[in-house]
Amino acid sequence: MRLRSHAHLLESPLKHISTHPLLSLQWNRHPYSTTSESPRKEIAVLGGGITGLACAYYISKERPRDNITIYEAGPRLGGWMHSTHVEVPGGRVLFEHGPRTLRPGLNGLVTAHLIQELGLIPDVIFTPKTAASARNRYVYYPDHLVRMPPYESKIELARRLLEEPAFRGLIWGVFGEIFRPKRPADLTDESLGSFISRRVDPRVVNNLVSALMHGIYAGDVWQLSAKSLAPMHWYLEGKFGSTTRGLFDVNTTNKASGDNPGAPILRRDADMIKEMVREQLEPDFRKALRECSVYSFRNGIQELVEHLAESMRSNARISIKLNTTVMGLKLESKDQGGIKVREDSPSTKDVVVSTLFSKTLGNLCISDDGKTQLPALCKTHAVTVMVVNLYFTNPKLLPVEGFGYLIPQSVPFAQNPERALGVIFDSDAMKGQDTVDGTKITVMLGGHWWDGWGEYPSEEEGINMARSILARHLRITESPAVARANLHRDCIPQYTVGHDERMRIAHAQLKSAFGGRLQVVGSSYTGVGVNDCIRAARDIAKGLGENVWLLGEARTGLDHFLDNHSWVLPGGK
Ligand SMILES: C=Cc1c2[nH]c(c1C)Cc1[nH]c(c(CCC(=O)O)c1C)Cc1[nH]c(c(C)c1CCC(=O)O)Cc1[nH]c(c(C)c1C=C)C2
Repeated sequence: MRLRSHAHLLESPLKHISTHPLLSLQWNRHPYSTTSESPRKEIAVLGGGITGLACAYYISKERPRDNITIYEAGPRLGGWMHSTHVEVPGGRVLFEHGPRTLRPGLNGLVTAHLIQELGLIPDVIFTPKTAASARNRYVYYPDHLVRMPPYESKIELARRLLEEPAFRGLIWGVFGEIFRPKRPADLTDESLGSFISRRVDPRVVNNLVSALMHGIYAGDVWQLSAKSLAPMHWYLEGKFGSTTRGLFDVNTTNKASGDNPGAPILRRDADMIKEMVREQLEPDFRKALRECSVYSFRNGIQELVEHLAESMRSNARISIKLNTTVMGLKLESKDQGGIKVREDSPSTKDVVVSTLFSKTLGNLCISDDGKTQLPALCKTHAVTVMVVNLYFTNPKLLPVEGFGYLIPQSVPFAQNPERALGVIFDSDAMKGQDTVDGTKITVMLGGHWWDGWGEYPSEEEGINMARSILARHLRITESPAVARANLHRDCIPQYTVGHDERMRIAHAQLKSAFGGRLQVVGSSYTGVGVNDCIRAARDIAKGLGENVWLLGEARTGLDHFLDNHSWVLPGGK
């Protein structure tokens, strides 16, 4: 890694401002306004994961004249997006140690454009919607695999809904939703578990929704926030008294005004879509995205990180500091000056964009009395996940072809004493990354089950736990040719009940303590997926490009939590 000298960063940016010829004209109005002649800004991005890299990429596009420094505490970029090639008998296979696939969709639009801009399209591999792994998704309940809808026929649907214990409560729960009473007016948030229990049935929560929450948040459905995780359903209940009635009303109104049917979306999402459609995707790529369930890259998801990093290294205005821990952040003065970044060689920046876990950031911002200036950010909890990758030479080990299965919270302890969250059939889910046949499986352990644990299983223990899960659930008793376990501490922030309100408070605290000099983005705030993080990075860069880092109208990255979610119909009304 080439590291450039950062001696120039130690100078205060005020030094340049004070010698600037336009100073007398501009200073009183917009101390940080940017014209083509204004001094270069110094921008720090904390964290070299996908959000940090995407932030630096988009900020450099918005503000090509400014200097950007990325601070990464570890020795490599990419955070927990990490793919490795492993030698196995007869060839090599790819192990994904974190997220493994990308999904087309709303925030996925931004990722797709990024991939195109980075010239990465030739490396993309797609899993079509018609593939077995896209159609066959399972839940393990209570002691066997249950395939999730859609099914091939209505008869099969009826049979499974009636016979499988996993679906108990679903039919009458869904039909009855329309008749359930509206939530009390003073209820400002509740757990997703409680929301769906109220509106549908608690069995649906325990047997199905909890499994889904394991697959996305590795989290506890009884703690995650309904308002944050199911904002549209929350909104529809509030406005129409029932989600079903709300969707029906919205669609009738839409049809009457000649618009396509569909669900309401957030105004900021509608604006983003309008913006993105102006920037065209290559037609073949767009078509492949439309027809795929998920996609990745020939050499794994890490390719995205590597290409982003490459584009940073070729940009003389961007420096990357690896193995550099930021130990503190301090505003130099309320109305002028910058924000001091304390590390081995401290420097002053005009703006710091933090992509760190919010609690880590809160602990960096300590006032003179020794307390954090951002207490709301310190309240976020994150779960720890162990990812166990296994490769077996036998290509015919799996009892079914599919994506894999998720394990709901209601599975009896005897069936899941290891507290696994789910199992992914990698060799089915993403083809074209290995040079040899075999069966590749990932077992995910821990998440909320490990909350409060002071110690976690060792790698060896994790591998043994994964093997006993596979033996019990799938009757796989063969020894893997290769097994790896990686523990990801605090890797998935949990949007627990009250997240929305905490983010509003955090916005006020950031604004008051840093006046817009410190902005936040990443998985602690607006979505834990790769697509969410890339989209949020683009949003924050657009904010900086719009020249709003003026002290009077300081942005924080959490500004949209204030607008209390304005919704629009698919037609844009
Ligand atoms: C590696 C652990 C992760 C778990 N959840 C996430 C990660 C990175 C984040 C996540 N996973 C999914 C979504 C939904 C939206 C999306 O981007 O697809 C999010 C935000 C869905 C998902 N869950 C699993 C997979 C393979 C996918 C597709 C996306 C991806 O490749 O990450 C499986 C899975 N993830 C977790 C568990 C416990 C699990 C179990 C089988 C936790």
